[in-house]
Amino acid sequence: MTTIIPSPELITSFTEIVGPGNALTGPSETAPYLVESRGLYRGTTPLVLRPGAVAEVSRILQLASRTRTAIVPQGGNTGHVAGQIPREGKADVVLSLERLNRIRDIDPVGNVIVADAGCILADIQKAADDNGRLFPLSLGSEGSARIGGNLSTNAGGTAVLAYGNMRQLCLGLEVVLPTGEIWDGLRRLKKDNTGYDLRDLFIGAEGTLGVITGAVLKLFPKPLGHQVAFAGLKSVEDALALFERASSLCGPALTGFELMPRLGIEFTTRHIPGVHDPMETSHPWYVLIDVSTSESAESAERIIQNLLEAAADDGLIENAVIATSEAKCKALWHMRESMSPAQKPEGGSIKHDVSVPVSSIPAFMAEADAAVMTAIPGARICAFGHVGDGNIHYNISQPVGADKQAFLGRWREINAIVHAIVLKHNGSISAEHGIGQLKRDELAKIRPAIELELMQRIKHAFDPAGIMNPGKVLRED
Ligand SMILES: O=C(O)CC[C@@H](O)C(=O)O
Ligand SMILES: [Zn+2]
Repeated sequence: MTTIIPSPELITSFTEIVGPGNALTGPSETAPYLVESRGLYRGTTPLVLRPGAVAEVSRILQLASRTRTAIVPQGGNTGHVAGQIPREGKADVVLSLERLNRIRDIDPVGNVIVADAGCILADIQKAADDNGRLFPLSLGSEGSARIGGNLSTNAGGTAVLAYGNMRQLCLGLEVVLPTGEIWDGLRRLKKDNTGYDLRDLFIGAEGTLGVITGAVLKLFPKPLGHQVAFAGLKSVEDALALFERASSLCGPALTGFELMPRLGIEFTTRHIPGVHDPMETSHPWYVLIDVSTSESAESAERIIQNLLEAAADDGLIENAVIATSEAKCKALWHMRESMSPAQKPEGGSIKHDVSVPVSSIPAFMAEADAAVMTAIPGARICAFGHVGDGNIHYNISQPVGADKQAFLGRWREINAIVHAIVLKHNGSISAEHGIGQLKRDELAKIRPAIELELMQRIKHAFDPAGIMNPGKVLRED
């Protein structure tokens, strides 16, 4: 699609839909919508629209498709791959969902919550909790991420092991199509085999097929027992052996199993206020084990005790602590969730969000470490993450004293090295953050031609004018 700069008349027409207070044009007003947290992408826009009703989204898209105006949907702007950022040097209009933030209904019998796409994830969690239920999606940015973005990227996070990712947590969607038509797919059914699953096409599509405006999300019983342990280990192999043990001994009670390296503990304790190393001893690797049960608080305690005793007997752990209160559980999780922000003060960090089959993690890590250290001697590898899902954030901090920009300039080169090893192990180059702009060209290289062709045909069927988030996920034709 060619870029059309909206004329003053067109900007006026868009403005009339949302009202002048919700059509932002000045550089200082639009600036927060144009950069992402990693600072890798900076977009341009003539206009940010903040509709307050689904009907307004519909009118915006009608006008956009008539005038061939590119639209970039944006939620909390917490995405890691710049899918939510308008293209640089183009005139994409940003459509912020932030004012569509109403919880429409909670049904504790049917175990669902129906909400606008602009609801903040933490508000959904709180609403569920207030009604004696759990909404399990949990991520570091949950205080600002919005569920439309979580759906559009099929967000994962720390509870996927037990509850699945956003795709598994969604029963129905409401979507405004590029034509402005509203698809009401807000079904609450666990069973519905009536034709193609349109919902699953929009989840993970990163706003390239339409704008998600509402969703039916699944709720779960609130666990009665909850316990967190933190164990120090000598190797990634032992972490995997411990995971196998934990899966058998804890069964469905195992709700989190996260890996952290010693370097990550050093970064968090150095830079994140209030984070302390819970152990006096130091270990090459750590795992955080989260157990939740529908029985008593003691049952979670017992399960985790049994696991740690069995693991110690087998020599799988060097040391371990069990949280003595819910506040201590939160503190351990806070340390884990601070891994990413704690890397920032250490200079540049080249990131990878990869997955491999769980049993291949040790081999992948060993090969990637060797290749990265050859390419960048002195690199500080801080690989952590959702090891139980096979998802590692294989992040690399710059060597001490290195030039940040020169280091970051090697981003693509290092990605190519690490991703080649991921692919050799039949893994994925984007486990939970999506493709956006960052991995678009790489996707085009790694997916078979037939898959890319099918994706292009789907895109064309939904959005023949190419106005929906162009240049994201797929190359523009
Ligand atoms: O910054 C990262 O690489 C990962 C962020 C996030 O997905 C996490 O698991 O902490
Ligand atoms: Zn993650």
